[in-house]
Amino acid sequence: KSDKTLWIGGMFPQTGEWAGGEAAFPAAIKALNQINQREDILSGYYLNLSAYDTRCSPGLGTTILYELLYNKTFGSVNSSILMLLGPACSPVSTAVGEAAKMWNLIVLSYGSSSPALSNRDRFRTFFRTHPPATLHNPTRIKFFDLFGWKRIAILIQTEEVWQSTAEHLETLARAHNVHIAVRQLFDNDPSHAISNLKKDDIRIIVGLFYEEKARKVFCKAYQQNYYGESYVWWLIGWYADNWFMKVHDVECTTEEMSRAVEGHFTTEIQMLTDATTKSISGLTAQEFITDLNSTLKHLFPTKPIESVGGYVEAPLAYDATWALALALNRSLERTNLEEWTYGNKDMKEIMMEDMEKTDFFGVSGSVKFDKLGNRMSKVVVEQLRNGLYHRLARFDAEKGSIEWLSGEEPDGSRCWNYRYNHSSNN
Ligand SMILES: CC1(C)CO[C@@H](CC(=O)O)CN1
Repeated sequence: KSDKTLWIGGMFPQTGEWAGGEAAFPAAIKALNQINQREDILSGYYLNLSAYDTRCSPGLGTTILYELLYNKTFGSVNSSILMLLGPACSPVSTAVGEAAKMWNLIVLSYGSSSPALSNRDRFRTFFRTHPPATLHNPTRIKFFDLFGWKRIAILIQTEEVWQSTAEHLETLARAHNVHIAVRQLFDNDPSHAISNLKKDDIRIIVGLFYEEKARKVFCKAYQQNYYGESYVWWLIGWYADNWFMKVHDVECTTEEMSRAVEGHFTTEIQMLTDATTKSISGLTAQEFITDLNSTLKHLFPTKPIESVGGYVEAPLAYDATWALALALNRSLERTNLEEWTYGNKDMKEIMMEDMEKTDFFGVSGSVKFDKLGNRMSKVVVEQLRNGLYHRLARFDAEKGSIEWLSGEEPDGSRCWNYRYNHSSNN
């Protein structure tokens, strides 16, 4: 199409703490190509992406932001980017998201989970298709209510994402008369924290820590004999499936670790819908994944697909690109985006309103933002049984409803109900 070009910026980390851009970038490009084929979206325009690798570094991310704002001339109708797709990593979104509002630039992240980014005063123009880590909490509370668990502990690694998630959990717990009896923080060695949980005879623990610390927690729990049928652990569900078998950094054997972790529950945000209906792109979620898999095998021939950075979050990047294009499409009906400059507050307000109107079915499910710019998603609950994770239920935080998966509805018959009932004396 001999169309005029509209530009957006992009940030996709290829290395660093979390190289989520490895799979997210190809997913975003796929969406962009499909969007530019559509006559009914941004007709008369070609949407182009100026993408950079932030290496998951806040400093580099900020430098790239200024590069995009000041130095880049796009040689098109307009040398300003209309919006920013990304960043992925929370620390980069925190730096870039706070600065961007000074240029009235809307930032749409596909990979940031930090609860701090829900602060609308600091991140006025920030949206994300990746829900905050706090989205796990309503699911946890729902289960505590369901099984009459009144006395809970939280074991927290001292990292901002986990501490702010714990604060949110406590607020919710109070509203549901669930008593957070103990909050134990640890930096590197959880031994002391665990002996305190044992001393207080805590039976239900929410563990907020990264995978590497999770191994330390359960090896210490094993050594202190703080594990087994009388304890209910609630962990993060996005660790590697065999995380507790990688004993290179703990003193326990795989057999000891397996016994310590047996029976624990996890919560994880669902990032690819189970639905078989077509998404806004015309592809079903499975068609999208099949196509992405073949692209990633080509791009990373020596890497197993699951270990490509951001593989799980790729649907969020694909849907973020669609959300961005659809919002701009709505704005085109009300204003001439070719005249966009960073000082144009009126135009920014139009684009903000149009972003807030986002409501479509994507490959990651229904895509909508709440008033804080956060995406609402479903949360999947699993339990580890004989070393394998079993999906128990899916929780819809918006409706507050639990959908039990095939035959997992608790009826007091199965062993894991024993675990529930046994611990209900708290
Ligand atoms: C589920 C996870 C792994 C949480 O961290 C996100 C990255 C971040 O918040 O920095 C990516 N998705």
